[in-house]
Amino acid sequence: MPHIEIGDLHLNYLDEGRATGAPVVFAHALGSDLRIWDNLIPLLPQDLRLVRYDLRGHGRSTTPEPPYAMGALIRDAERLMEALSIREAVFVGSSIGGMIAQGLAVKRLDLVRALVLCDTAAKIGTPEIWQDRIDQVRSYGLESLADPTMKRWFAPAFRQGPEGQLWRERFIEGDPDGYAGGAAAVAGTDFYTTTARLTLPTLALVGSEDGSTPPDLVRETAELIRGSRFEIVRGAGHVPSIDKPAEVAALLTEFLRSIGHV
Ligand SMILES: O=C(O)CC1=CCC(=O)O1
Repeated sequence: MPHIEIGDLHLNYLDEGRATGAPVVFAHALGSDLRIWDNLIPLLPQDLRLVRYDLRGHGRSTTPEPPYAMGALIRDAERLMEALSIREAVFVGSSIGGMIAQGLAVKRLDLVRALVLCDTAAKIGTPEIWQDRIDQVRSYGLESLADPTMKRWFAPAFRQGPEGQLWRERFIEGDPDGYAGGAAAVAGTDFYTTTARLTLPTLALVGSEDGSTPPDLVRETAELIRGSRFEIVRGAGHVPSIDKPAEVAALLTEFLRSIGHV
């Protein structure tokens, strides 16, 4: 698997589609990895350059000692894009990935020409909620968080089916330190003021059944950004790229066309 080195950190990524195409960069949700985009990527125009990566502490990237600051996650995205000579990308972020997207756009508008914010917000949960999850993962491991997490991620029928079960297994196989590190980053992030300064084309989308960042929360963040559009993906949970990829592909492709990226 291709990777870049940032100091001691080994950041795993996939660079697909057309190498000379307009770039789209994807950042996944906490407790998952770059495979959340597996169902979506084949449905997108293949003349795009489609780059996805594993956040630090997730997938095949290495796990620095937790906790992580949101600033470090944003720097990882910056370093990856610089290493791959990517500028003016559409940055697609899911949940914590969408927080990275917001922070990156504030810091490096040269790297980001548009945002796609999937099931994310300027602030997610409270520091107390995240500290409880960090304590729980430290004491009892990721398995203890698996069932409540899958309830937030997926509607019942999908959760009980084979793909829902697969994602439960993948969640448990994750790195507890990576989860705790990322949870600390979410706990410490409140982007209301900085995100409200953004003016760039933005598509915000959310699953109607999202139990982590419900539609009203995502709408509130979308409304902070001048130039944003808000869409609800009916029947999807917290990660619509997994359970409703065709609907997400249609929205994303139409958005990319509307801004002349394809
Ligand atoms: O586990 C959750 O509640 C979902 C979530 C919040 C931040 C993130 O990336 O995933």
